[in-house]
Amino acid sequence: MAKPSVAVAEASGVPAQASCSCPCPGTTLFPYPPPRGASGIAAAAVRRKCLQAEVGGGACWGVESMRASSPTHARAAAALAGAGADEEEERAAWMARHPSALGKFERIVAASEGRRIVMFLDYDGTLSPIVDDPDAAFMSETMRMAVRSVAKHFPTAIVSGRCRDKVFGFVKLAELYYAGSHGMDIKGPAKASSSRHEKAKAKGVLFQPATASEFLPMIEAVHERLVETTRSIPGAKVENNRFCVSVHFRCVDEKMWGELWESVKGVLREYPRLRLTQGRMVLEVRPTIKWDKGKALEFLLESLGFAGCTNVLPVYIGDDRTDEDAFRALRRRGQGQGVGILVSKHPKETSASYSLQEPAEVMEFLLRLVEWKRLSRLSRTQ
Ligand SMILES: O=P(O)(O)OC[C@H]1O[C@H](O[C@H]2O[C@H](CO)[C@@H](O)[C@H](O)[C@H]2O)[C@H](O)[C@@H](O)[C@@H]1O
Repeated sequence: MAKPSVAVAEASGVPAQASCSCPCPGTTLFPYPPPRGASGIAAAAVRRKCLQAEVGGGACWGVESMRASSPTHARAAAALAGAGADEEEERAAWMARHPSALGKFERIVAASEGRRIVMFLDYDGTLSPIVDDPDAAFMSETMRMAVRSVAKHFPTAIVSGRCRDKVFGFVKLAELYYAGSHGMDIKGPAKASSSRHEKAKAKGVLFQPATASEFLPMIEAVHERLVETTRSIPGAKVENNRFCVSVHFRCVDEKMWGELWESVKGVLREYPRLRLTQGRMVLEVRPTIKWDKGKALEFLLESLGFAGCTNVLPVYIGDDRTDEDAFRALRRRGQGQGVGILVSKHPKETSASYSLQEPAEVMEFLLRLVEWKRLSRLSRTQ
């Protein structure tokens, strides 16, 4: 596979130290819980955009955006406010806009007629259930078998916020592409090789957009600083993901979220080359380079020889905010040129076209794809 030439620009977002230049209303926070219905989702979108434009805005999004990353918190608060019936309606409207990928399976495979499907899979919350301990997010053996079967028919990549080695340690399938650290560390499938030279080549990394010599020592240092400063906050967990660092607050008492946010922001002030984004109950520190899961998807398609091609149908399945970059990349390809599937039980602002509720449905979708492929091959040979 040829290594495509990819120019990596600096992210346009403000560094952690600058003041907020995003479209948020400064310290006038959106009400919490967020307004319901379409306007609520829209407000959440602005908030997310603001957050992704970095943490610059002082108290801007801090704790509130941390709450918004927890559907359970938002739902509990909405239930207290008596929003039950509204919620049903909202869910029905959302499902109409993002129908189940299982329900629309025939439509999805029909769109792949004459094209090569390339499969992109997020890990946490997509292949494995979300659990309190990030080190215990194991995928089931049946899920592993489903992914293995899919990869026999279609080029398949795992695109994760985790460090590449760690996500490989969970998935354990050498035949896949792996894009770790939110796509900043990409490696192709291991090839069987005999000589030492060949073995070294087979281990070769495809692409690392963030200069390793610059960012790896910086990430090491910031990881240490974050471990130190969050030590006094019970339940906080800092995870080194090689080109980025995750600060988990799933097990931190909500009363301490403000303190955690301030600690992280305080550390980041010393690192203008790093920025902060957010996932599911996790703050993510990463280089300011303009690279994300969407760019990783584009890079992998190009690497597979599909640059500018319409004879390919990328399918991306993910559950988190960081997967939205990939869904947007699919949308940019044009109508019908990609399939984005969000894994979520709750209505969420998303650029995905379809939805699945949980990893069990992801597995069902993968197995149906395999079966469809098997049957279509069979019918061609008859
Ligand atoms: O891109 P992904 O593969 O989805 O990785 C995103 C983050 O996933 C992990 O955290 C999430 O899953 C944990 C285990 O279920 C959960 O405890 C945590 O609250 C979630 O945010 C991973 O630990 C992070 O490093 C990844 O960035």
